[in-house]
Amino acid sequence: MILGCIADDFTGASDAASFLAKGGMRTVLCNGIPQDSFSVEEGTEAVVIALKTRTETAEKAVSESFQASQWLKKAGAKQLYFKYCSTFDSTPRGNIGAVGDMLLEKNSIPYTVLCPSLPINKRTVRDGSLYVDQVPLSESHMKNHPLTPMWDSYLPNLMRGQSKYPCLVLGREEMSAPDEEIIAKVAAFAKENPHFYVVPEYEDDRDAKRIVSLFGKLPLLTGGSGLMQPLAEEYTRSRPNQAGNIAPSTGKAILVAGSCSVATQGQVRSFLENGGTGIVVNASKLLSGEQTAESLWQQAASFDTDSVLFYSAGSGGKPEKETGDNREAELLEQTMARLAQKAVRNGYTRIIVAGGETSGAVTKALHYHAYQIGESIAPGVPVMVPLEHPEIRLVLKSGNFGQSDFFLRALQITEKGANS
Ligand SMILES: Nc1ncnc2c1ncn2[C@@H]1O[C@H](COP(=O)(O)OP(=O)(O)O)[C@@H](O)[C@H]1O
Ligand SMILES: O=C(O)[C@@H](O)C(=O)COP(=O)(O)O
Repeated sequence: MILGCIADDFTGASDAASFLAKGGMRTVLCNGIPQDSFSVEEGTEAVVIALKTRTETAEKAVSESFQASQWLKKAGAKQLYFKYCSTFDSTPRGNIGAVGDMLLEKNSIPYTVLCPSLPINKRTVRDGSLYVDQVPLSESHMKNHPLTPMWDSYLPNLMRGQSKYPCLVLGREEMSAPDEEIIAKVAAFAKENPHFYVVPEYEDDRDAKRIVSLFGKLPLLTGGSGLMQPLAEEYTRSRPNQAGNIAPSTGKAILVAGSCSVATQGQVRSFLENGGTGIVVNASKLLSGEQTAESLWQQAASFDTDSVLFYSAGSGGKPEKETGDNREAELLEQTMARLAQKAVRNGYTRIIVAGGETSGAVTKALHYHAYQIGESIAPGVPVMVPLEHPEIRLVLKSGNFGQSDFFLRALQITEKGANS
């Protein structure tokens, strides 16, 4: 294995894995830190470990990320990548800074980069500040995030309370200098600081290539998934693409949307408008017992169709509430997870999920441990095959990712392959 990646949530991990596979690396995604009995199949070049540490306490995130890094190194990883969200989801107390510091210290690495950008999904870094579709992070939808509302857009400010170490911002002008000048600047900073983070300008794919050529050999990189493909391409340049091809599956499909994100709302609407079969899962009806996973499943069984979408009342149009009551959110997650379980037990082979937390609940319920990564349906959203269940195709979409016809594409690609 060449690259070991620690991701702080599940959709983030599948996002990272999709770009590594796109860059030609044979990639496996593991659901949590693998058991000692799990051995990495020969030929695997990258392993991504999906943790659920984004909103844990900093102590827990640090401890789990440390164990994951130890596992990856023991399994042969020569380079580590800490993957967090392209919107830098964290709180003033962590966990990005806390985990980054630990990885630098424990591995005696002086510095790494901080690169949340994912230009293809409109997340960019200019002069040390993070933008979402050209809007500063703290003025974007992330300012109201229920768990990690983003209070600033300037990365050194965001890191201040979370990390013990300073940031060195390399803006457009600095990054346009010759390599030797940039390296000298970083070396001078290193003289003053035992550990630090370099924050390079990163607005497009050309910037990504430049960052990889300057910093791609560091033993630790951190960021969103933007750097993954050019990094993988560095490794795979001189040999054929090793990312495995995934055979299509003709089995029935269940689609589950527990996300209230704007992109998911549009995707649900588009699916229904184009004749897809949808069933609304209503949080208050679940609470009152008027709806249950069983009653919803029976409702689906009454339709003569090969694919059915279950969507929360919040994802088919305007969200009932911006964030939702915790009990309602949890009940919705559990119901969606049970529906996915029922589908698999009834012979469905394609499971398509929208929403990070919802994906976490579904994968937990399905008990799959590791996945082979295939082609992408949208940037950052691959088709995955559980190693223990090669007949299953699983797709997990981060709430705000994907085109408006995402669900139709996901059905088409899982059934007929990427070139259909
Ligand atoms: N109508 C609703 N009322 C309350 N909670 C909801 C509603 N719709 C969805 N939720 C919950 O909101 C959360 C959405 O989070 P997630 O699945 O991570 O999506 P995203 O990736 O868009 O943030 C889930 O916990 C889900 O159960
Ligand atoms: O980097 C990203 O934007 C994604 O990979 C990611 O982390 C998404 O998280 P959720 O919004 O919780 O799905």
